[in-house]
Amino acid sequence: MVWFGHPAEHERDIQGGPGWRIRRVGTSMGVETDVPQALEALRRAGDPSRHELASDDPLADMVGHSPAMAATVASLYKFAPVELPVLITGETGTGKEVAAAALHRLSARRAGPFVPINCGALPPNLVQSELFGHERGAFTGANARRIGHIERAAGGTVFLDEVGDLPLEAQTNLLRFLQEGSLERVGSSRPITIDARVLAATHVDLEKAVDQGSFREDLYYRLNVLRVHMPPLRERGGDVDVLAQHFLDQFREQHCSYARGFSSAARRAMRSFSWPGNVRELLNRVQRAAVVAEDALISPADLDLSPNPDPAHRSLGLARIAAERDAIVACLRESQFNISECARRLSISRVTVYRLCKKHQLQLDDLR
Ligand SMILES: Nc1ncnc2c1ncn2[C@@H]1O[C@H](COP(=O)(O)OP(=O)(O)OP(=O)(O)O)[C@@H](O)[C@H]1O
Repeated sequence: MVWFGHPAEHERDIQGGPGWRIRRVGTSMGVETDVPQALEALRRAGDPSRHELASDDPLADMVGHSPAMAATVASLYKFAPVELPVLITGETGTGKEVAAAALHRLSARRAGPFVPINCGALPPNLVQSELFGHERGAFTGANARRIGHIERAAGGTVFLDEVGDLPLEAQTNLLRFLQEGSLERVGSSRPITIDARVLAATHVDLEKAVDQGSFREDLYYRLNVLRVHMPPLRERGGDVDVLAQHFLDQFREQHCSYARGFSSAARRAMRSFSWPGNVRELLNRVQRAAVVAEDALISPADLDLSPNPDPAHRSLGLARIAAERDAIVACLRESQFNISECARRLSISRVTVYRLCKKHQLQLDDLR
């Protein structure tokens, strides 16, 4: 991963969005630029402020430098030093846990523990005890005191994946921890102060969960102060190629494979695929392809992808839906997210813009 300037010192900054701009922090002026071209120019010029991340790089696990990912990485650098919760949103498999680990490693807490918890996988009757711990004798079977995950993260960071799956009672205790920095183990009424930063992730719409009464509104506002959006793989352009080669190289470090790279048909197929399972799906398909490939170049068939990803071969219905979504996203960006302006440009009503955003699950905050 290559980055501009020295983000740790905030010497330079990047702002995402249409018509990419680079600006020096401390100035309000930005320079319109094409990010990949600017990266190349910095590389050629040997700019001493260019920060090429080495193997001890906090972002080593986060491969890709598409504009969509650069915007995400810029947020990670900005949010890492701030001792506030961060809510990481994005479809399944987009790398929310990878981003949480990067936030931890970029923060002053990097020497402390990073404790990831999948809230959706906790047995409902044990959620409180798993998160907050319990005292001996707190319930049948509690034969000894148990330290909860949040307490284990003392001095570091706790990452609550699928936070929307927490039962309401655990949400109340989490809110209290976020507000007061203290928790009570199950079976104890003595609050203990724990210094742990909370990062949370969700792939469901928490606002909807708040409307439906399954997620506390006050907790939502507490978690949603800083927000990082992981873009879906289909919006990351050439990152698909880079990630695929990275996963193949990684596979070959431990296993034998005839495959060294990808045929151009395979690259085309990967670029056109919609990747509903995102990076995780790409990883799985590349690993499978590396096993079955009988050639140095992986083919679309090895990846179990259609060799003819020409958009014309999509059903007309799917093509229409994709075109409608692309048009609305592009227009929102061109209109600087001004709904009235977007409606005017598309010759539709403001209500229709809102309806289309809802239909395509577009979150304005995330697009920004
Ligand atoms: N940018 C990336 N570079 C390299 N590997 C990545 C990247 N993003 C994700 N991965 C890999 O993809 C897989 C899925 O990532 P991760 O578990 O972080 O996704 P997630 O969004 O948290 O998924 P879920 O919503 O299912 O919890 C992991 O194996 C991870 O290492």
